Amino acid sequence: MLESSESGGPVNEDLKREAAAMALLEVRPGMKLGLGTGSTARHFVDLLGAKVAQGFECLCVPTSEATAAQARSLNIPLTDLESLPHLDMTVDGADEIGPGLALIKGGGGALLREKIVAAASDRMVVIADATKLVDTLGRFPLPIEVNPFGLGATQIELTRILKEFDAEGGLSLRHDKAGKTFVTDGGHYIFDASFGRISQPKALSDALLEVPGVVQHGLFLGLCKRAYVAGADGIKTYDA
Ligand SMILES: O=C(CO)[C@H](O)[C@H](O)COP(=O)(O)O
Repeated sequence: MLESSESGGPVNEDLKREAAAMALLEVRPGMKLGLGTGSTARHFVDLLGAKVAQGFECLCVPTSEATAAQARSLNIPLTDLESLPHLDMTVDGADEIGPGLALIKGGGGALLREKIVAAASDRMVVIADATKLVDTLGRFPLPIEVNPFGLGATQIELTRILKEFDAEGGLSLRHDKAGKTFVTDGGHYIFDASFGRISQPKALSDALLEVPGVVQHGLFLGLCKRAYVAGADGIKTYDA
């Protein structure tokens, strides 16, 4: 049942949960699943936890310590990619969903593990509310995960790449709520790069990965196979 926001429309959390419920319909007994990170993925994990409480069997790999903690609290069986290197499906959120289901991810700082887990899966399914749909990627700042070693040198290279790709804004090192440098689960830092518009995602991806200090970036190209996007007018399914 949808609650109403002050404007009378459905509130976002309900939309996220509806998208999560659609993804849950794809889950079959015995499946090996990747569990995404963020507020939308959190709904999926909650719903999966309710199924597990009723005896549903699955085995899951979390994409962050936060998701692992949530899944553990719901008694969802967990393992890692060392023991289970191949998964049937990963369900995750996204910061932007562009043409061809190209994504920007990493707003929650879990992009590296999210990409590793998605790449190890037969199928990546994204769940989101309709605010995440864009015609061109880049309005959301692109997260770039970097090794803390040589941070200054990496920043100079990234600044050069931003210029080469006509970025509208600059780079900023991510901080946590306490004002400290944000550290990922893998012990890395994140630069958020304000492109405004990314007209050549593949070329940008290649350029970023050539920088030695770059561990990974939040462009997910060719990974997402389906997106369930919930809006005020219902849920739409997009296939790559
Ligand atoms: O990539 C992510 C975390 O690294 C998230 O999936 C992304 O930030 C979307 O989060 P939310 O569902 O809270 O909007």
